[in-house]
Amino acid sequence: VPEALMADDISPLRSMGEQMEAWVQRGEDVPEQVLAEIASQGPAPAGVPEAVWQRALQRTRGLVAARSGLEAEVRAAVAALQLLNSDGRNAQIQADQALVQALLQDLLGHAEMGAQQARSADVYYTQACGVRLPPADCEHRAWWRALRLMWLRAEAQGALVEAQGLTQRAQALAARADDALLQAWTLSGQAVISQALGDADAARRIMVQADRIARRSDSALALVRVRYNEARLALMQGDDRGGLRTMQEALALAKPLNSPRLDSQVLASLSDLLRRAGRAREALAAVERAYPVMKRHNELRGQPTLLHNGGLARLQLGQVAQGRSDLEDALAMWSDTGAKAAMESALREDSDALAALGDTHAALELYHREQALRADINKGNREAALAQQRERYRSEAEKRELDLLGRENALRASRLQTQALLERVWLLAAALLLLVAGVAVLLLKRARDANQQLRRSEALLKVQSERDPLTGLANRRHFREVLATLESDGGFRGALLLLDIDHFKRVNDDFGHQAGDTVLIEIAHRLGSSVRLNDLVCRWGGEEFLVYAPGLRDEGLTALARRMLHAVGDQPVRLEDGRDLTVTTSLGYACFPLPQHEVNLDWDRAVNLVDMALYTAKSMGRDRAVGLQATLAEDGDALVAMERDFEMARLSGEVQLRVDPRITAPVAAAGSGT
Ligand SMILES: Nc1nc2c(ncn2[C@@H]2O[C@H](COP(=O)(O)OP(=O)(O)OP(=O)(O)O)[C@@H](O)[C@H]2O)c(=O)[nH]1
Repeated sequence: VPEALMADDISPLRSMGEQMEAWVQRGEDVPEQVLAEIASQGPAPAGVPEAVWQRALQRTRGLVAARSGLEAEVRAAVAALQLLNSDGRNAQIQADQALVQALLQDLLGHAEMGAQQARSADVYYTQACGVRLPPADCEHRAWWRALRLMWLRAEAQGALVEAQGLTQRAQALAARADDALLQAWTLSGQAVISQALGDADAARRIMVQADRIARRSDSALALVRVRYNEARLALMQGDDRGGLRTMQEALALAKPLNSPRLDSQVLASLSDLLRRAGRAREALAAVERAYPVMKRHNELRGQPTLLHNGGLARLQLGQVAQGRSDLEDALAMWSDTGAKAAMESALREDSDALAALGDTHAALELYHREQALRADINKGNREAALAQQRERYRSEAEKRELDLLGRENALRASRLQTQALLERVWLLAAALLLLVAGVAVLLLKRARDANQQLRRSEALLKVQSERDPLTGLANRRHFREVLATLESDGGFRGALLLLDIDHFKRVNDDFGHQAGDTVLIEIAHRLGSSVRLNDLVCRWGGEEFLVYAPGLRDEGLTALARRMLHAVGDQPVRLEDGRDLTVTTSLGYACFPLPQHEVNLDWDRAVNLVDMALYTAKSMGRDRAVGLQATLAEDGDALVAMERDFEMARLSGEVQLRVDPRITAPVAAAGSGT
């Protein structure tokens, strides 16, 4: 819709609409003349877009031609509209085409085909013009005509609720367009439908409203339409006389309009009312006035009704042959157009009329035709119902199948969803498990590392606590521990050798503390190499070493003592600065329990005794071993006394010693006695 058409100034479009409507109305009576006028039109008047103008012209041309059954002209108009619809997507043009064809089919008596076309026009108009606010170039009258065809068809088929709904839509459309004629026309039609639905109050109320609108408008046509429907309403309410009177009023109101076509429509109804009222002559006159008009305009829908009314009137007037012929013609026409319902009721009336004339044979024949037709209609209805049912069943089955399919799909989807969810849960669980396992492994590794570290520290601590850091020998503490475990109830057993490096202080003094350390380390190494595997060498003090040699006694023990003297003294110690330094050691030793009385001693007393022997070795000139061979002491106290004055004990012979100086020359003889 061009924007300009939405603006305020829509008066050129309005007047164009009115001009088109005037042509449609005049076309009812003089179609050729109007068609010629339309064909001679030039370009669009000011304010109207050319496309809108051309479309309106072709639509009007189509409507006029359709209303007079000018099929070739209708086809030409439809084709012209098609040309205007260049992209094939203009819904208004498609609607116009459908409407033109709907009107033609309706006129030719093909009511259902006409209604179908009207329905399709309605769909297109809805699409093009919207439901709430039609654009200014939307021709409401065209849309309204489609709705009217639809409601008339629904009404004829007894679908009254549907018909009512359609009149309501048509009424809303007319009201929105502020079109008094169409409002009055629609409302009066709606009143008739309300009456048919059994709502007499509503029918009256609506008819009053229609009448008011028609009176207020300056449209004579509106008054005719309302009066016409008022007459129908009166008849339905059983007021035949009122109906007849009102229909005559309608005819009178139509007179100044000077439209034979409009007159013919009123006359068709009037002829029926007059005949029923027994006024056959007037009825026939009405038919004779209306019939040529309908014939000229190819109104195949109205003609048989008129012929039928006329025929019955003639029978009443005694013009039997002509009457019969008219009735036959009407039946043939209905038969041609397939208007079975109209034909059925006509056959009944015709049969009754002939029976009244005494022609029972003909009456019976018509009766049989009516029966056959009714059977045919019923059969058709049954088939239609069956088809409808089948269609419903099919669509329901389809729906069920679709439903099932949908459910199956939903089930499958939810199953897939569940599966995916499960997979995710499993994955998560696995990831969690892996994480936990990883953490556990990490923790375990850490614990193991910590444990190892601890064990290493422990081992180091143990070593540190057991070893002398300088020499790597067992320290005094460890030695004590070992000897304490060996001590049995019978006292300490085994050999002890105590060594003290001679004049060690001088080493430190003359060569430095570092040299002293080197000497200590080297001596420790030499002592360790001199003993047996299961002997224990310990750094007892600064330059003192204590050796425990289990199970060694007599000569074996003396040999060890001497080996040690040589190990220390025979080879000089090489200092870090390359100088060689000769050191010697003194040594005291003994094997416990001491002979002869073998008095039980604990181990530190044993060490004290060995220390005495060492002291003796020092005092005798150093670089020698002094062994405690035997003692006369009989008990512990005697031993304590001996310890207290060892020198005395030695000299008195209470203790026997063996002295072995280190022999620097090749060993010739062992020991030198006491
Ligand atoms: N370099 C060094 N010297 C030490 C160590 N422990 C003790 N000493 C020293 O050893 C010396 C021991 O001297 P003393 O007890 O007088 O005895 P000595 O000089 O060996 O004389 P005698 O034993 O009588 O032959 C002291 O000077 C201590 O300082 C040590 O680990 N390293």
